[in-house]
Amino acid sequence: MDEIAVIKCGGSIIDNLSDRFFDNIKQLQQNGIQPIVVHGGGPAIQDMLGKLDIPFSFIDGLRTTSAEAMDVVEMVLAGHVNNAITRKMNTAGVQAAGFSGSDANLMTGAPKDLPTYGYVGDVSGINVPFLLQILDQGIVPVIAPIAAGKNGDRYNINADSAAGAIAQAINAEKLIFVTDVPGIITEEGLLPSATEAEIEELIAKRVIHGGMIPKVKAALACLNEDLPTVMIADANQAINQAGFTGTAIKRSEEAV
Ligand SMILES: Nc1ncnc2c1ncn2[C@@H]1O[C@H](COP(=O)(O)OP(=O)(O)O)[C@@H](O)[C@H]1O
Ligand SMILES: CC(=O)N[C@@H](CCC(=O)OP(=O)(O)O)C(=O)O
Repeated sequence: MDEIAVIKCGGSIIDNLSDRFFDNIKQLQQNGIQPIVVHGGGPAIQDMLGKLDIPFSFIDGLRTTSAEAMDVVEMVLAGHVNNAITRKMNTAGVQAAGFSGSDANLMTGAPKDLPTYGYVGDVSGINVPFLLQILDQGIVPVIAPIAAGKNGDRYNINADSAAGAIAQAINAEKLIFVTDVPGIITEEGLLPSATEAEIEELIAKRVIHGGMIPKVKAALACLNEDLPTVMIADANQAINQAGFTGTAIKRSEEAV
């Protein structure tokens, strides 16, 4: 079976994706790797909530999501952003199909802590057979991070966590968070790799802050024997045979 690469495309870069991003997807396919794209859309959600005057706050990098805000999150992610990326991929010559994570119970979830976060969810399951059927047809699934809950509820899932859960469930060989920076940057420049201990220290020193925190936490949470490294990388770089360049997150120095 072909290798699978989950690529999480951050909301920070969605409006500025260059031809390189789409060429990279094609390059992976030519290298015998089946891509799955999971996207964010934080800035677009922010804009729309602002326009509609719907309040929210962030707790530990997660957007508190009232029932009213959840309607907007779903509309923006599964409607606007998902359609836009999927269309751009097809225009660029990559056969892609967009899904809300709640379609076909592709991603199921449960509330993280309803009184504190509202409709923010944790992923509880992934419909792997459905995803494999899409991949078997040579189609790139493009997934919005909305999870189906019980009784028709739906949950807002942080896109980094959604990508990690999908990569783990489908036993992906690669997980790459592509974003608007080339990786984790410190005073010394771009870190080629970072272990859990190094990341904890950088968070404590506030070198890693803001949106980078949920990203590194999601990366650490999904590392295992089958997925020993997760990359954080610039979405618009030109990849080569070795794949994406950026910061490789590992549990420890020994991991490859
Ligand atoms: N040490 C760091 N190195 C690089 N970027 C960092 C760091 N700490 C915080 N950031 C911020 O994290 C941002 C990426 O996170 P975020 O905006 O949530 O991206 P995305 O929408 O792609 O998930 C960067 O644009 C940068 O402002
Ligand atoms: C619970 C939570 O915070 N969900 C995120 C979902 C989108 C996302 O994660 O987008 P980025 O990748 O652009 O950050 C949100 O509401 O912004």
